[in-house]
Amino acid sequence: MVVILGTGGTIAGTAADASDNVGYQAAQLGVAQLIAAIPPLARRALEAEQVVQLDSKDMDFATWRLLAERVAAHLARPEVAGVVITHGTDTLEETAYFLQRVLAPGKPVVITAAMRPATALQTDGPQNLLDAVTLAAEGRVPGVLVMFAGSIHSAEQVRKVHSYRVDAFASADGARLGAMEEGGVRWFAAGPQRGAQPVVGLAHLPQGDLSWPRVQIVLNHVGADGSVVQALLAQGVDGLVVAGTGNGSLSHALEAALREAQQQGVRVLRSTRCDAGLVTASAEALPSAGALSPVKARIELLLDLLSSPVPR
Ligand SMILES: NC(=O)CC[C@H](N)C(=O)O
Repeated sequence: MVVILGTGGTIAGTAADASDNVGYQAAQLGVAQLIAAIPPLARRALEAEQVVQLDSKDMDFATWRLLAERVAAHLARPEVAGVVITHGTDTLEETAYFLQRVLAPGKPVVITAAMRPATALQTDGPQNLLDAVTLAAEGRVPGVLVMFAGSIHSAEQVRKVHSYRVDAFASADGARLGAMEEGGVRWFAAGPQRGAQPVVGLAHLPQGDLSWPRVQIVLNHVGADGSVVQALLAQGVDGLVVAGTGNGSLSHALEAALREAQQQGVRVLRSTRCDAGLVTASAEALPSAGALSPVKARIELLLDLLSSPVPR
């Protein structure tokens, strides 16, 4: 059996006019309504639960914790082959990476979404949801996977790469794990999922939004002078991810400000604003986030701070 957890997003969105692909309200239809609109799902063994109903731009820590708890509870049931989550596309890659690092699930947890509302002439949600259920039921590759527009991505590599196109997701460096073709899964590689053990167990996730570590992202760019870092230090911050240029390079002023933050006990991680590629680690430079995107490096830093907090 597959359990579908609804969280909202465009896949549950509706517009007044079928030709309107952008002027819609996200998170309007319940997960049971999404399932009812897909006739082939009537033949599948399914259970559905509405966890929240939101636009994923507003995803927050408390919802992440609740979602992780619901996923874990369903995965622990022997009759459940896998879990599907319907989500908004905007922060889908963050939720995917968070769940992978917190649960490191031994069964598939497949996240899917849509770029067009349920009312659109060419809505993509129903096919994506059907494919996600098929992938979760197959159960061959465990871990958090993203099923979108016929492609299967790992939580670690997936990124939203287009703001409008229906085929809006890609794996960094082009390495998608597989494809769904007419209900058949074709695996290209059983891609490595980061860590078989969760970095931080569910019980260690803070209850309220405010007790999570404060981790912010700053950017290197022409004229980056470090004033954003100074402002964050003045306000209070536990961790900083910098999205550097190229191979994680930083202007003199930004690097100096980040080293000052480090001196003050703020944990710093250096990623790249490039769409793909590794930040080379070196003894002299600030710590590298490897090939993680800035938003995923932020999750890594959040979880690192939860597992070994800096005294405030
Ligand atoms: N295509 C989408 O899902 C984006 C809609 C919305 N902003 C969300 O992320 O929930």
